[in-house]
Amino acid sequence: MERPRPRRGADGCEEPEGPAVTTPSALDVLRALLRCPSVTPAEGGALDVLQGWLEPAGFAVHRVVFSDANTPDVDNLYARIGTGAPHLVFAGHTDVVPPGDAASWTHQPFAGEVADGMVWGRGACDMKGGVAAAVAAALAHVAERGAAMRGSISFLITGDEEGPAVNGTAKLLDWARERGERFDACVLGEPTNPSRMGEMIKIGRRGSLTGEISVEGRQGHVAYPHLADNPIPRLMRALDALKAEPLDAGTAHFDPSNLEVVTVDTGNPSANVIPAECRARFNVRFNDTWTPATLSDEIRRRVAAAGVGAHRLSFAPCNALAFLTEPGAFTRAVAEAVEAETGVAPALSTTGGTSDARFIVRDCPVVEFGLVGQTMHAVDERVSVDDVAALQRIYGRVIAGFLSP
Ligand SMILES: N[C@@H](CCC[C@H](NC(=O)CCC(=O)O)C(=O)O)C(=O)O
Ligand SMILES: [Zn+2]
Ligand SMILES: [Zn+2]
Repeated sequence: MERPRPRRGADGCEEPEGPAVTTPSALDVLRALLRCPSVTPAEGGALDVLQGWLEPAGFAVHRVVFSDANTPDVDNLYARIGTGAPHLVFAGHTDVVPPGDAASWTHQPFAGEVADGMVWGRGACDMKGGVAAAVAAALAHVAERGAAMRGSISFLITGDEEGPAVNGTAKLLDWARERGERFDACVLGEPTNPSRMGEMIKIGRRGSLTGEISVEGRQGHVAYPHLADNPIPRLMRALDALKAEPLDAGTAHFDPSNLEVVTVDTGNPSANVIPAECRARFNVRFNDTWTPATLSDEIRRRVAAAGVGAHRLSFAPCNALAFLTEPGAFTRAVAEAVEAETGVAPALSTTGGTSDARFIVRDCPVVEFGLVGQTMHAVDERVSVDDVAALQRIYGRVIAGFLSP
């Protein structure tokens, strides 16, 4: 369902029709975004802010709300300027994780304050900063080229990345495809740099599979263990078997796959009762030597070989497969833009968590590059004001290079 929105200024307030807005800096856009409390799945005014900048500059802006069973409705934004190729799309999310205890923050999490050379607020690095830099770079490019602009620039912005990722980028891409939109390359501005700008570009991500194993025993009195059957040692054997051998040795672009046990639980409140059941949950971050099906088969095989007796093994639906954008002209172009601005040749990496790039890669090559992610999801999330400006310049170079003849 698409719904029209009023014209809004950078602060999200309704604006009268008037002369074209001036080109904002990435910092202007970022501060306006940070003032929007867009904790997933709330839009919080963040997409209105983007619309308020993009529409007056000539972008055709669409707001699309997606729904699904058992998940909240989510507002998404698609904006495009130009009708021809090449078509460069910037993707990202304006939703953020909750701030936690606001009283623990040095500056309020939704105030967008600038202090000590940093801009502070929830989402500053993950990833309102990346979105703001892309919007500012695109607006500057459009203003500079005017009618002579070649190709198209688009924005695919969701409010459902930190949440279940059901009513966000994946559906927005389906919607765009149905409208005949075709993308040639995508830049996603997640915070990819571990400690300083220029260190790392992401050209892929590992997949993520979550499973649960439950081993059955027989409940009884701890003082009469011969009358019971404790499932805990058998579950431990199963978990040992899962970790005993590496899943693989990694590949040219991926680290070895890794399984981590994240919970072990009996739900037993008593110290003198042997529990009837013991459960564990695990998550595997897997490389492109596996699919969810081959990986779950291997896990079943390992558990069966451990001889743990009666058990149940199940896997959550998996929408995060490993993917890779092969290094080539586009990854090189982004790396060169990064190096030109930062003086650092970025590593091409597939480390870290999952991202929405996994959906976009079905349509076009995707490269992720954004700010320094050291404080993402943390109290006092912040980014350097200089880094935000540098990111705008890097994106400006990418746009100019990609859209030039
Ligand atoms: N929408 C996700 C939610 C979990 C995604 C999460 N990704 C990150 O933390 C990214 C961090 C990074 O950039 O490395 C994860 O990997 O669990 C979902 O669909 O589940
Ligand atoms: Zn993010
Ligand atoms: Zn995040």
